[in-house]
Order: sequence, then structure tokens, then C-alpha cells
Amino acid sequence: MLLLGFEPQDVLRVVVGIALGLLTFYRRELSCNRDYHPDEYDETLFGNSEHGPSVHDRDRDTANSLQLRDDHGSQSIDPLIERVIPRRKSSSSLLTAASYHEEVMDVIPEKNNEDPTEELLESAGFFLSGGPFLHMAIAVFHHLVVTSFIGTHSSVSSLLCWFTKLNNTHLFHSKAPHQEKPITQTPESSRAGDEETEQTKHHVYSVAWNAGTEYFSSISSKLDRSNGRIINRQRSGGGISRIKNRSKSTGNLQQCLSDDHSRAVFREMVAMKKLDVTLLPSDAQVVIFSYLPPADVLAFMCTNKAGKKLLDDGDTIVDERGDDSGSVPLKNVDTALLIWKSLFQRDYSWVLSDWDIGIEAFQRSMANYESYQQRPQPNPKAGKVFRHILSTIVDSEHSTLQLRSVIATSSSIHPTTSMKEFYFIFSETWLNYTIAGCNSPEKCFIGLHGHVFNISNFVEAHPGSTETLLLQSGRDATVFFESMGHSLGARRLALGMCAVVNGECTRWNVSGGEELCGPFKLGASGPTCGLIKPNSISLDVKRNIPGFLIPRKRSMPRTQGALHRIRERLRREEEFELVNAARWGNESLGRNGMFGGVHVYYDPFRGWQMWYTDRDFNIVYLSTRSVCTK
Ligand code: HEM
Repeated sequence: MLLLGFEPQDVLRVVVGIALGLLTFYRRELSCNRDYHPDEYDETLFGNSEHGPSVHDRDRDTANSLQLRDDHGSQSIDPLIERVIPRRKSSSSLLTAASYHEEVMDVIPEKNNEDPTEELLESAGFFLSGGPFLHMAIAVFHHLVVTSFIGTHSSVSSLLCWFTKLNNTHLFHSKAPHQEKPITQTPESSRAGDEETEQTKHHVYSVAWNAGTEYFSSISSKLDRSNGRIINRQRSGGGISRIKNRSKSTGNLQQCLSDDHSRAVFREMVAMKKLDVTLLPSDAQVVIFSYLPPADVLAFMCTNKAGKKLLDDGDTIVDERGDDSGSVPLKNVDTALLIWKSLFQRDYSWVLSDWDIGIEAFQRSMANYESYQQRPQPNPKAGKVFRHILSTIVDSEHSTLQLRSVIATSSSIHPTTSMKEFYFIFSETWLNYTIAGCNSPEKCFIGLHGHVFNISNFVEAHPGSTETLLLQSGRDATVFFESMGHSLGARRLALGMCAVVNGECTRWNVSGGEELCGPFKLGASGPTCGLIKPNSISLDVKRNIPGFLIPRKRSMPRTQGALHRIRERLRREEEFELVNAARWGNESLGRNGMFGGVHVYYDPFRGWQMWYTDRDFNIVYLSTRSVCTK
């Protein structure tokens, strides 16, 4: 070795390397050759390899059964139910919730309850199995050869290079930063007829895109720094853990804005002319804001007067429309309305145009349109907002509703005068509005923690009785669900029935991965805001992670941030409407005239409504106003 030009310490390294390799091989033989005996499991439940499927087979079966989907796109849980419930029922007539729970918990593979010692052994086994050692040995060998034959300088760079390569392997995997492609063409620009207009528009959108990108990348870096400061202060016991807890799915920016320093940073950025979005043309502003989650739009609005003026359409709407054509001239005052309209279109409109349950709800809203039209018009501004909302829904790509005539002749049936307000009211009320009356065994939908679940295939197999579920379905039942203390198995079972996911009520970071939120998430329909179709790609990866949609254990209902004022107002109104509706139900229908009780919900197009199931199991919808004025 010395003759070949190797230094003594290099020789020593090689010897140590070989010794480690041998030790690894020996240790692996000793420790990793263990196997579990099937006796360790309860054979009465699982059988053994001779008499029944092994636990691994069962896990695989369960995973497969959870993947099955029915014709309507929701996952079918039949195989799981068939295997678990009837078997129990036949073996013992007394099916208690506890035994069912045990069985569901056993059948559904629980990944997170592995013995920590096993985990430790496993990782030690991996370390000693030679995986990392091989990379290291190659790097050292490369280093030695290059040191001896090429020279010290190039050797150092080659070693660095090797370690960089190592960094990119699965052992030290680091994700590339999120990068967006510049906009090349927009739907609007493709529609434009003449070339010149198209070029101008294209230019405007490029300017908008670049301004937006620059704007938000600078926010990101500043937030990164202020995040760093927050973490440091937390480490040094800076007593602001409250702020950390406040992080919502869209809350990075908001979270940082809770910090005085970050708020100042943000204000400073807005004050810099170069990054001032308020100075851009209005269609560029619409494009930029349509890439943001609503919480950040609100945060922007709160920074200064220009931001508020740009985004608050509450007081500025003036109905400029002279004819009934439905086309509204674009004025500066309309920018806020258009921004909130584009956010509504991005986040919620598909529910009313593409989801059959939502379409039915919307058609119900429109059914009494004539009678509403005859009412005196309280506010001419409301008519304009309503027309915009309708155009959003009808313009939707896959819309099945033909409501253009309604738009052309519509007047005020919608109680709000601001698109921003409508956006937030809808985000709070969509659930009870869309699934109202869906409480029959054939069409049974239920709301849990902000999401909608299609339990039609499960309702008859529910261990807590079919009637209990039917009584609580057709509305949000989180409180009832939680008060029964459902097990983790029950929660997992529900995941497969999810029909609409509320991006704001999910925990994107449950698996410990990065949080996809705030200004970092540029993209037309960011997964963190609005409603997401359960088959969306962004969800596929995470939806089966416990805790992502429904909390793993008994918890308060999940709510979305920044809506305290609206939520509080709706809650007070709901209490009042419920009392009135119950009184009306008792007086007019009596105890036997209905199944369950009278339920109320807020129709964002018509205000408070109520529904009940009559004696013949038909759903009856009524306006609270119409019954209370009788
Ligand atoms: C998607 C929705 C639901 C699913 C998947 C579900 C599933 C289950 C399961 C698997 C059990 C057995 C016990 C356990 O594992 O915790 C159970 C029990 C029960 N559930 Fe549900 N459930 C749902 C919604 C509801 C709702 C909304 C109610 C309304 C009150 C309800 C009431 C009950 C009752 C009363 C029991 C029996 C509890 C006992 O005997 O201790 N469930 N449910």
C-alpha cells in the first residue's frame, strides 16, 4: 500500500471499513433473521396459515376493499362491511359496538402503533445492513485513488461531488423548491379575436404574472426569515406558542401577520411601489388574486387603505347596467367584485354545477324564483351580485344548468350586496344547504368536520342503528358523531365515503411533511382553499391518512379561519330560526306528523329555509319566512 502511494491513515480507513462491513454482515445474520410465529395473533379472529388467511392477507384484502369505488365515484365499503358485520352477527346475536370496534380496528391495518423497539431495531438493521456503508466506501475509495494519482485539489472537489450525489439519494432526499412556469396563454387571451388585442392582453397577463411572482416570492423569502425568527424565539422560550397553534391550512401568511414584526414587514413591502399590486391594471389584479387563498386576500386587504379599497366591494357597487343583457361594463369599482367572483368560481362553483346533490340544491333555490321576483326589491345592488353569481355557475365548464334566461331577467332575490360577503357566507353555509333533505336510505349524506360523506351504502350496516344515522343525516352531524366517541376504526371507515372535501378543514401536514399553504402555494385551485373533489390528484396521496380529514380522536368540530363575525351572526340567526321552526312544527304538524324534527339551513340565494321528513318519508322544504308570517 505504501509503495502505491497510500498514506498510513488511508490504509487505516480501509481496514476500519472492511471491519465494519464484516461486523454488519454478522450483525444482520444475528438480528434480522427473526420471524413472527402466527401464534402471536388471536387465531380465532385471524386463523392461521393452514386454516384461514394470514394477517398480511387480510391487510391486503382490506386495503383493496377500501380502494373499491362505486359507480358514483364514492368508495364502496361493502366488502369490508360484509366481511366484518355479518360474520359477527351470525356468530353472536349480541353485536355490541365494542366488539365491532375491536374487529374493525383489527381488520383495518394500523400503521402507527408499531412497537418502538421494533422500529429502532429496524432502523439499526438498515444502518448496519451496508446501505450507507456502500456509498461511504465508494466515496472513500474514489477519494483514495484520486489522492494518489491525480492530486489533492481535484480529490477534494471529487469528494465534495460524491457527497453532493449522496445528498440527492433517498437517504438525504431534499425537495426542489416549488417553481411555477410563466403564463403563456390564458383562456381570455385565446378567446380574443384580433391579434393586436391578443398581444396586448398577453402582455398584460405576463406583466401580471411577473408582478405576482415577484411579489409573492419576495413575501416568501421575508416570511421564511420571520418564520425562522419565530422558531428561534420559541426555542428561547419567547412565549408565542399561541401563534404557532393558530396556523391554519391557509394560515402561513396570517400566522406571520400575527407577529408585530411580520406585519410591519408586510406593510413595508406593500408600500414599495415596485411591488404594489394596487397599481396594476384591474384584469391583472384579478388574475393575481385568483392565485391566492382567501385568508391571504383578506390579509392583503387589511394592510392599508389602497388594499381595502381594491378588495372590498361592500360599499362601492353601483349598478351601471342600462339594459338587461347581463353584460356589465368593466369599471374600476368592479375589480373587487370580479376578484371575489373569480375566487368563488375557483373554490365553490363546481359544487353547484358539477355535483348532482349541489345541482339539486341550486335548482331548489331557483324553483321559487318567480315568487321572489315579485317581492319588493330591497336593494338594487344585490341584483348585480346575484347576476354575477349565476353567471359564475352557468359559465362553469361542465355546467348542466341552462339559466341564462334567469340571468338576463334576474333582479334581487339574493340578500347580500357584496360578492366578498357572499363568498364567505357560502363557505360557511354550503354544507347544510347542499345536503338538506338527503336523509333517506337511498340518498344519505352527512357532514362531519366540514366535509360531506356519502353514507348511502353504509347506513343499513351502521352498528349504532340505521335510524340513528337517518335522524342525523342531511346536515352537519359532527357534534353527534363526536359525542358517541367513535373509534379510530369508525373514523377510517368514514374516509372511504367522503364525497366533498373542504380544503380549509383538512390537516395537510398530518404526516409530518411540509405544509402546502399560503403564498407558497401558487396555482389556480390550491388544495388548501375551497372545496375539493375527492378524486383530485392532490388528495389521492393524503386522503387515507388518519387525521387528515377527520381528527383521530374525539375533537371539537373543525372550522375555517377568519370568519368569526359571519359565523357568530349565522349561529345567532340559526338559534332564532330553530326555535321558530320547532314551534311551528309542534303547532302545525304535531308529534307524529314528522320523522325527526324540523331542521333549518341557510340558503345563500334565498336566506333561511327549513325542511322536515313527513309521515310518508317525503322531504318537505319550506321558507322559514313563509311559515312564520302565517
Ligand atoms: C360516516 C359516519 C359514521 C360512521 C362511519 C360510523 C361508524 C360507526 C361504527 C364503526 C360504530 C361502532 C363503534 C365504533 O367503532 O366506534 C358506530 C357506533 C355508533 N354510532 Fe356511528 N358512525 C357514523 C356516524 C354516526 C352518527 C352521525 C351518529 C349519530 C349520533 C352515530 C351514532 C352511533 C352510535 C349511537 C353508535 C353505537 C355506540 C355504542 O353502542 O357505544 N354514528 N358507528
